[in-house]
Amino acid sequence: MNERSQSFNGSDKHVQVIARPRPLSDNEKSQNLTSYLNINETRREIIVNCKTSTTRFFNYDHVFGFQTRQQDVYKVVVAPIVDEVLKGYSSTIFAYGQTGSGKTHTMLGKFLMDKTSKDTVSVYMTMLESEAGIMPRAIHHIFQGLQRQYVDYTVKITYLELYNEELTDLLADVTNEQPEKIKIYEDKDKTNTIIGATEVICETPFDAFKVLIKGAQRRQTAETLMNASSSRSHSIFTMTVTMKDAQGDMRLGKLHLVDLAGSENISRSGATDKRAREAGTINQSLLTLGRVITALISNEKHVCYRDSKLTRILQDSLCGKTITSIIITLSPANETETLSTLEYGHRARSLKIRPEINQLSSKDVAREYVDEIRRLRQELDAKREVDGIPYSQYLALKNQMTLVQTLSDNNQAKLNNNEQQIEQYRTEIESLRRQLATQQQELRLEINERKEMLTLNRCRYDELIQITNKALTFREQVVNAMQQLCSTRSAGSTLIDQYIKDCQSIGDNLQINVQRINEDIRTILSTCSQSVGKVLTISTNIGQQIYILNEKIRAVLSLAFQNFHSIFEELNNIHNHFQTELDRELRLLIDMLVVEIKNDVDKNQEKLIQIQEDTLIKMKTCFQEMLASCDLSNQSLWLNLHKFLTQRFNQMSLMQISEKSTNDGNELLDLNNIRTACLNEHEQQVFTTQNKLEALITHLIESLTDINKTSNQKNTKLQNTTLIQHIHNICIQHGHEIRQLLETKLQCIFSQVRDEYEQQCDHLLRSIEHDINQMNLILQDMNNKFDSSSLITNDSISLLIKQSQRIDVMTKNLEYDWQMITQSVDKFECETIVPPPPIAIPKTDAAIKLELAIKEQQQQQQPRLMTIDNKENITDGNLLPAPIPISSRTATVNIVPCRLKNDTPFF
Ligand SMILES: Nc1ncnc2c1ncn2[C@@H]1O[C@H](COP(=O)(O)OP(=O)(O)OP(=O)(O)O)[C@@H](O)[C@H]1O
Repeated sequence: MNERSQSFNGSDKHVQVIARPRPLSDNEKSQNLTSYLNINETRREIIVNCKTSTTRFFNYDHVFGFQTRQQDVYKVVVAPIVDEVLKGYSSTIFAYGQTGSGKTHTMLGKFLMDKTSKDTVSVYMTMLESEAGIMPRAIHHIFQGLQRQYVDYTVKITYLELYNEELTDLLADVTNEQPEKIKIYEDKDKTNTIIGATEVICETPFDAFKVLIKGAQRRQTAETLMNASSSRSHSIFTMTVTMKDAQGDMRLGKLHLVDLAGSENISRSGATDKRAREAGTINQSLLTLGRVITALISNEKHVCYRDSKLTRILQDSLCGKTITSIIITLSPANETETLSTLEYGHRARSLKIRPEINQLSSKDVAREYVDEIRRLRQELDAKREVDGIPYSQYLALKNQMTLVQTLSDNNQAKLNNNEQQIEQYRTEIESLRRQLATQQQELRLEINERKEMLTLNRCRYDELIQITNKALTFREQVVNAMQQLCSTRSAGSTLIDQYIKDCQSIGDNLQINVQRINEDIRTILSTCSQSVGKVLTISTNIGQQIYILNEKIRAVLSLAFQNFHSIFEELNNIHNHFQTELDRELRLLIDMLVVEIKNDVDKNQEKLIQIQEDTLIKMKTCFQEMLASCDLSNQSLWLNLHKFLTQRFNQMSLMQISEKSTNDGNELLDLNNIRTACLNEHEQQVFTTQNKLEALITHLIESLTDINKTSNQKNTKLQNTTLIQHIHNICIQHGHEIRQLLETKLQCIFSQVRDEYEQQCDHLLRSIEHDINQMNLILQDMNNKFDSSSLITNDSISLLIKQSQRIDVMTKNLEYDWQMITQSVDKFECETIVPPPPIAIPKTDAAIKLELAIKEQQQQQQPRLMTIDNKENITDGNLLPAPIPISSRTATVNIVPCRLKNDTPFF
């Protein structure tokens, strides 16, 4: 291989040395060991506080802390080196340190040290974010880089173990009973080639990871006193990467990850016999490594690579063409070994390197293939030599193979025949399989059914067991109780006797109480029935009182009618009196006139006789007409009034009065209207009479004037004028008197009727209120009796509730009636027309007579005094209507109509 040299970053470099101390283990902490290392990461310095000597200071390319994470170590130390490998460099990373200092932890990591790891992919997925060491992270990194940077690549992995100067292929087939020994072959140009190592080509990182796990698990480990899983071997994990970029340039990168064995000396490790030899060998290899490093540092001409297989294998890495890094792992509690390691690392740091990129031209590739073929040939030759297989045997084997081939051909025909049979068998087997599947399906169904049945039975069985358990428990409880009862029976018999006696006395008391309560209930029921009777009596009384009220209203109206009748008679008398007076006055006037006229006639005899007769006839006629008209109009007016009142009186029914007192108001309004009409009519008649008189007098005056003209007697004229004035005054005075008299009488009648009605209503209301109060008292009494009794039977309660409901209904009815009466009274009061104040007029004879007549009427119609005796009966000496049957007065108060003698309907 012709390697074209390229300067690594353009300058010489030294071997990178990184220090990584581990924290104190639990074991060390339990021994109260303390760390004698002080780490200054910034200054990349480790200070060793030596117990025996002075404090030592060591500087390295990088110094990690005790708690540095795996990914940080990879990121800082390995990732840049792997990037260089992907560019075509070869690089080697050593882990150097005493046993138990953390070499394997740093190189492989926790997971891969765990030999029970099974699922490669899942471990791979978790390794990058957990305790995975440099190796798995480097695999991942290299494949990522290759996929990103190159169009074509191949990755080959070898994994070797050096144990007792014996190389072991960790990737070899373990089933091979005689595994091939690995040899280091040195070619002409002193290049060391390892022969016999399995080179696994990996296409994916998973393949590479599998390879890593396989190798790691095969590493031989031996236990020492210092570490429970101490490794006594060196392991060399190599990844060879051939890369081809888009331009067709090819490069070769190599990464050696070397986990060295422990660097401790034999005495401290405690190894004996075989182990001692192992330990010594280990130290010899490391010693050679150290010597090689020293020789390289001091540029010695002879470098003893060949003294150990380790240095032979790593010759390329150590001679300076490779990027080399050493991670020294430090145990914080072992001063001597750690100092040795620190010094080792410090020396190695002086080792100069001049890495070169391995770029391959097509010529180089061809050459490499030629070399490869040559190497394979040499390998074959070596095999022939080593295995010593003679060529003759080879030929014999070949003949045997030919024979086997012939036999095989002969058997082929038989095989073809058998194939048909096999096909038939196959068909049969297929149908049998189908049958089997059907039967299996049926069986499965049956099994499922059975299972369900079984489950059901199990449930029932469980239930039965539970019930049985409960029964057993109960039986035990019963037995216990029985036992307790037996034990306490004798002691409790006296108590039981006493108890029975007590019970008997309580029973007697109870019986007495029950009897007493029954009596109470009976008393309450009788009281209730009495109360109900009282309520019904009161209701009857209220009905009777309503009847009495109606009767009184009727009587008042009858009195009013009689009063009106007497007033009308009085008015008739007054009118007759007025008429008589008027007649008398007129006759006197006429007589006077006749006398005077006779005197005149005597003087003018013949001429005046005719005038006198004419005048007299005219006057007579006129007065007769006037009187007739007055009489007629008055008579017709009174007749109308009388007719109206009679009609109203006959039409008036006490039913109407009781239902609505509005009618009363209307009747009184009508009466008032008639009164006004009467007054107006009379006034009109008086006015008409006056007018007619005035016209007559005017006519007389004119006649007399004519007579005067004729007689020329001035004295007679004067007398006539005085006479006329006198007549006029009489007419005015009488008309006025009559009108005032009428007004006064009518006012008296109306006020009397109203007072009477109000008195009757008040009395009735008071009696109804009294009845309601009594009913309330009875109800209260009943409630109290109810409350005092706590043992009322259900039947009694329901009966009493019914009674109470009935009483409630009756009370509501009574309240409703009372409300209606109150409304009627209010309405009557509102609608009653208040008459004007009386006018003080000197009383005439007729007025005095009228007053006397009214007094007589009032005396005849004195209000009846009603009393209520102890049995709630009302007595007033008058005929009462038949009592209202109780059965018909349960919910509402029914009014039974009846008739008086004059057939006027009333209640
Ligand atoms: N940096 C670290 N952080 C935590 N634990 C660590 C660290 N390094 C090592 N250990 C623990 O210390 C113990 C010994 O580590 P490890 O087996 O890697 O030592 P070693 O140097 O490989 O020993 P040997 O040479 O005998 O193989 C292990 O249990 C490991 O988990």
